[in-house]
Formats: sequence, C-alpha cells, structure tokens
Amino acid sequence: MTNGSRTVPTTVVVPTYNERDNLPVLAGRLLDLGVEGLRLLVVDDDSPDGTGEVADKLAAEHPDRVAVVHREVKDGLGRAYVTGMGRALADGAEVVVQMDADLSHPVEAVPRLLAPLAEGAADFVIGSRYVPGGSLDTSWPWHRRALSRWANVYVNGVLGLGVRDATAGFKAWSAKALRTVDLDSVRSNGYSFQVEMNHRALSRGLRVVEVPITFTERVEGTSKLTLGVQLESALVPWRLRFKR
Ligand SMILES: Nc1nc2c(ncn2[C@@H]2O[C@H](COP(=O)(O)OP(=O)(O)O[C@H]3O[C@H](CO)[C@@H](O)[C@H](O)[C@@H]3O)[C@@H](O)[C@H]2O)c(=O)[nH]1
Repeated sequence: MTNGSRTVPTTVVVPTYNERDNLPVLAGRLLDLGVEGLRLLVVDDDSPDGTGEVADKLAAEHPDRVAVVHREVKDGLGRAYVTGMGRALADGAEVVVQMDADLSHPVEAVPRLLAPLAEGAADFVIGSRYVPGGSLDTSWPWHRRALSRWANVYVNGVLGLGVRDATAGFKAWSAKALRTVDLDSVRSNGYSFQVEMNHRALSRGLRVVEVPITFTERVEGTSKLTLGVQLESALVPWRLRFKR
C-alpha cells in the first residue's frame, strides 16, 4: 500500500489449521495483487496435514515477503491472531490485514479494504457481507447462514456495536488501532474474537468503515466451528457488556 509516494509496510496475517491445499493458492494470489509493501504472515498450529511445511516452503521461496509463526498446539483462531498481529507490529507493519486461509475471503478485495486507511477515513475496515453490495455465497449451508445472521442481530442487540457484519473475519487495521485495542488482553478465541475486537475498537473511539465483499464457501478442507466456539460466542457479548 502507498500513502503519497511512501510505501506503507502491510502484513496480511493468516491463521492456519489444516489448510495445506488452500494456502499456496491464497499466497500466490496475495503476492500477485501488486500491493506495494505487502507481506504474508502465516500462523500455523502444527497442522496434522502438513500446512506448516507448506508455509515454510513458501517462506523459503519468498524470503522477503512470506514468514511463518509455528505454534506447538491448536490454540484457537483468536490467540493465533493475537500472536500474528503482535508479531506483525513488532516487525514494523503499519497496516495489518486479517483473513482466513480457505479462500472464503476474496483476495482481490484487499486493496478496497486498504483504501479507507490510506485515505485516513477509518482506523479499521471490515469486509462486510451485510452492507449493500455485499453477499454470502448461496452454497453456504443454510444453518451457517442462519447462524451468521442471528449472531449479528444478537451481538448488536447486546452490545449496540452499530456495524452490519460484527462477526466478519476479513478486516484491515492501522497499527495505531491495534495498539489502541490492547491485543494482549483480548480473551475471546473463537469467532467472538472478531466481536471483542470490534467492541474494544469502537468503545475506544476508533473509526470503522465497512466495505462490501462476497463471502465464498470454502472448497478444500473443513470449518473449525465447534459447539464450544458457538457457546463462547453466546456468552462473550454479555461479558463485554458487563466488562468482566
Ligand atoms: N492457527 C490456527 N488457525 C485456526 C484455528 N482454527 C481455525 N483456524 C484458521 O482460521 C481460519 C478460519 O477458520 P474456519 O474454521 O474456516 O472459520 P469459519 O468457521 O468459516 O469462520 C469464519 O467466518 C466467521 C464469520 O462467519 C468469522 O467470525 C471467522 O473469523 C472466520 O472468518 C482458517 O484459515 C483456519 O485454518 C486454530 O485453532 N489455530
């Protein structure tokens, strides 16, 4: 990303667990975007399918553009993001993008997520399925569609965030915004991580813009959505509301 004539160091953080077939496709498309200063940071949790080795190979092929953090056990999406975002900031990133490895988030939309940050119009940007122009792949299972819609109504009802896609996992953050949310004290680990990040950011006065994206159902691999993640998601908005 550039700001005037200056290249802005931009890191895309991608958590992976069993994404062997998806990761090389995602990496290739990200590196081919033509976004100046863009790097990829993979956070892998010792995936049994060998995703970590695939990531190491990508890093060896693109030493200036791809890096890998290996964690020893599967420890959840939220903590993977906290680790990856912290590392990106420590390495000098001024903008951090978060996205899934499974190609459900459209790679070509990354520049549209970066634009409001470059223009100074937002502190963080949500790739949103629920603003005009955004959409959900019709092949997403009906129960996931219903759960996603319901989660947004629920979260906004409890917390009044005022964002249309409160659980979205495709976002771009300025470094200042990530420092303001105080990553190290984030507690949520499933997709309520997204809710907690929004809540922290908005309650600290940060500005958000939602840009429309089309969310596509993954082709390879499986979702890691568990009952535990869903229960956490039901409880987290209340914990945040009463600040416990
Ligand atoms: N390192 C690591 N990565 C993980 C873990 N669990 C999941 N991931 C990675 O996190 C990404 C998202 O995981 P999925 O399991 O595919 O997510 P999902 O259920 O489809 O949920 C997506 O949509 C939700 C909104 O509907 C989002 O809230 C969520 O963040 C994600 O984008 C993938 O790249 C996956 O490999 C983990 O424990 N550790």
